[in-house]
Amino acid sequence: FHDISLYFFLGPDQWHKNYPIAKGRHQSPIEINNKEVHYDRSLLPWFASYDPGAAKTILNNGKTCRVVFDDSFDRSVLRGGPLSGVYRLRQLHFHWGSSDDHGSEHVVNGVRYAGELHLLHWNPKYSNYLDAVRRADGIAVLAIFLQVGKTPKPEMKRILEEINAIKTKGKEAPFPNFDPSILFPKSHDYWTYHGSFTTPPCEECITWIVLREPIIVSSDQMAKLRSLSKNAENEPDIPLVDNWRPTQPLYFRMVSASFL
Ligand SMILES: NS(=O)(=O)c1ccc(C(=O)NCc2cc(F)ccc2F)cc1
Ligand SMILES: [Zn+2]
Repeated sequence: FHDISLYFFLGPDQWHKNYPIAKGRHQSPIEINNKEVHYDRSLLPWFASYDPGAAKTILNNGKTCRVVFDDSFDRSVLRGGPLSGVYRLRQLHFHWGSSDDHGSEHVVNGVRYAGELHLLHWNPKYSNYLDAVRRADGIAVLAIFLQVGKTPKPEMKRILEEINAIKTKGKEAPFPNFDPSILFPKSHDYWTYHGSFTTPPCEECITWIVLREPIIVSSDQMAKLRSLSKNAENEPDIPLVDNWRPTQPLYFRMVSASFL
């Protein structure tokens, strides 16, 4: 099938049948273990310069909740860190579990977070997104862990308020004037490594920038994400939960840290 949402139905261990790269040597997500991480003091800080006017719509595509941005020019960009040049913000989306004790894709020293926010950027030195996904330096994803706590980040409210408008697969709503950098944690400390999409086609085109500091969300906010459905409006309800891929082998990759 080319309806990728069926792949979570099939289970990640079946993806390689249609996408052999799913068994590749640079797959994501991974477990980040302190004992295998190398502090790289040459790593630069990363910077996001986002234009709130680039935000367009929020949608439920049956496998996640996604906010889409205008990426027709260098309007909202990520630069610095491990990256050379600017990368254009194209979309952000989430991964979450069926309960607060799991849901993130990356795992840090055995710790699973309740969820993970991915901000996806592509390298405009390639002619378009589809071309960039075929290149090792084509994509950069900024990953931010969602941790359940008592004092949730008020900036998450805007996204979660829209959830009611996109309950079922295929639903989309306007989402104007939104600067996703308001979601960033205080610290910009990060780990970085070369990996892949965590869903089919699992292309190994991503420079991952995983922030060490999680953002705090409430249990109610996580429950809001879990109120989304995988199915379309007139179909039996299937809760959209556990849209995370298990961690993949690191093989001969190095995970670099921007902090000691
Ligand atoms: N979770 S993640 O951040 O790793 C991730 C980000 C984006 C995509 C994606 O764009 N899929 C669709 C897609 C992929 C292609 F490779 C080509 C086209 C296309 F629409 C998949 C996974
Ligand atoms: Zn993702």
